[in-house]
Amino acid sequence: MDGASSLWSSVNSGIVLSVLAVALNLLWQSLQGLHLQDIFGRYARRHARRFAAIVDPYLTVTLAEYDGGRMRRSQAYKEAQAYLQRATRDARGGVRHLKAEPATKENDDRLVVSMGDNEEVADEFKGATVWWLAYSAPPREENSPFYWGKAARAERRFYRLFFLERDRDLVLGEYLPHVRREGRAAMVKERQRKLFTNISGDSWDADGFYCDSVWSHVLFEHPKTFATLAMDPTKKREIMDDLDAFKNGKDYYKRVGKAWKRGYLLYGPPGTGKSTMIAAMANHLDYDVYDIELTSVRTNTDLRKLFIETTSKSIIVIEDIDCSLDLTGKRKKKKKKNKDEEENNQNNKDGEKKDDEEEKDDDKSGGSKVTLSGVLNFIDGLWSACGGERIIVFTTNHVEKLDPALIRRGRMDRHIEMSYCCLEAFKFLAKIYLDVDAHPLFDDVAALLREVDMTPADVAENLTPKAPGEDADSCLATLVDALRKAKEDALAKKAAKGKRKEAAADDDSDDDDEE
Ligand SMILES: Nc1ncnc2c1ncn2[C@@H]1O[C@H](COP(=O)(O)OP(=O)(O)OP(=O)(O)O)[C@@H](O)[C@H]1O
Ligand SMILES: [Mg+2]
Repeated sequence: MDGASSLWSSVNSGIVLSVLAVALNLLWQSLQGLHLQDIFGRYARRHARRFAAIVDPYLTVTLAEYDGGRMRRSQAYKEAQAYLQRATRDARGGVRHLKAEPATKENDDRLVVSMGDNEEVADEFKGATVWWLAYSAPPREENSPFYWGKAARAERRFYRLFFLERDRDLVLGEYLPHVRREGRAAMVKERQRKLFTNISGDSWDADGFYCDSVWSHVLFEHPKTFATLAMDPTKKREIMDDLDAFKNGKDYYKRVGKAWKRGYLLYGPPGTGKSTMIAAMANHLDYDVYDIELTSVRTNTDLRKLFIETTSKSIIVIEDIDCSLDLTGKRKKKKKKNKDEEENNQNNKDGEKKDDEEEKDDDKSGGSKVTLSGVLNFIDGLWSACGGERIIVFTTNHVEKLDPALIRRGRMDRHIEMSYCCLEAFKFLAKIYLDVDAHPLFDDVAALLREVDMTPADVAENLTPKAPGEDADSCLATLVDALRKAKEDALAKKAAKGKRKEAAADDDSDDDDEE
């Protein structure tokens, strides 16, 4: 009898539990359909979820701001944060305690809101509902083995994602990648571009945490765009199309099996706009700029390290490559040395002299031991393919001095000559600087520009009003004067050169007579 009653009661309690489970499940489904958060507010929603979890347990995924005790902020955390900023903004009645921080962009008065601690926000994805909880843990104890660096001493922040077990595949397989993608896109939209340099600075990252990076940076705020860069319009269009093709060429580069990078060589006299062109490129592509001071790089290994620490969507610049290092000389010397060695190493004295010269060379390059082969490897060695989407730009005033291997197609894919100001470029600058399309002095300027070379930098300087009363007339007159003076100087120089040549020829004939 006892056994029968206990069996009866266990059957009974089983039925009761099953009915309760079904009821709760039904209740949960209907509450979801009723947009609960609008009706009962966030408390009811949170408790309903917990209640429902009894019959349909939920799983969690936690994202820590600093995972694995590393010094760097976790990329996944940053992406989730950017994604949730939008979800938080859109969640009406969901989140009650928001955190507000100034937007990272300069001159942006908006506040970026994110979830406060212990706040939850719900999100929908392909018919499934998930919840994100923000929470933080106190800083590590001072005697903890992880208590090192500013990051470890700060409050530790986390996001925890809750989802129903039945949505496991959807969340892990599709939703989380979706969050990362969207978060990344939001970050790119909000990001401030940076100008990096390898000349040692402080070692604190953008968030104020210590990092052992080889780069230091400032915000990139150069205002130059292609719209204000004076050059032949066809050439300019070609360059812009080339850059666009590169930026959108991920699939193309993959298909043809090439690393997603492109090299530009900008050459021309000083003041013709090479550095300005780099700024216009960065603004056009919305890329960061890494400016490498090659003489501060001690070895080829350091150069590789610099490269590995650049991010994609960036322009890596080496200005005045011919002055940075005596790359050409080293290569020639090496060739010569090999030849000498082949000749049975006969003359030891010569060898000593060569070593002395090389040492002198090292002194010239500030003790840097970066070699041509190091730079070639940096441009298109195996390492150069890591990460992708990088543009490498070299500038030089003396293209003829560079080693052909350095600038061959494939390394420097596009050679762009920046030259003296032509009529088209002058008209363009006059429009930008003075807002004039035509002027009686234009003919004089055109005639003079055909006779003398003046850089866009000098033309721009002459067209810049220097005092309150100056206008287009006076600025153009100043430019005409400057061009005339340049013409006179050029003529005087030519005459002096002619005289020197004549004198030299006379000397030669006197010598011949004497002989
Ligand atoms: N093509 C151009 N269009 C508009 N402005 C220009 C142009 N070229 C030069 N300038 C102006 O001249 C100044 C100097 O130019 P920039 O520094 O780009 O010359 P550069 O070719 O890099 O010279 P260097 O070889 O000495 O480094 C810039 O401030 C820029 O405003
Ligand atoms: Mg320059």
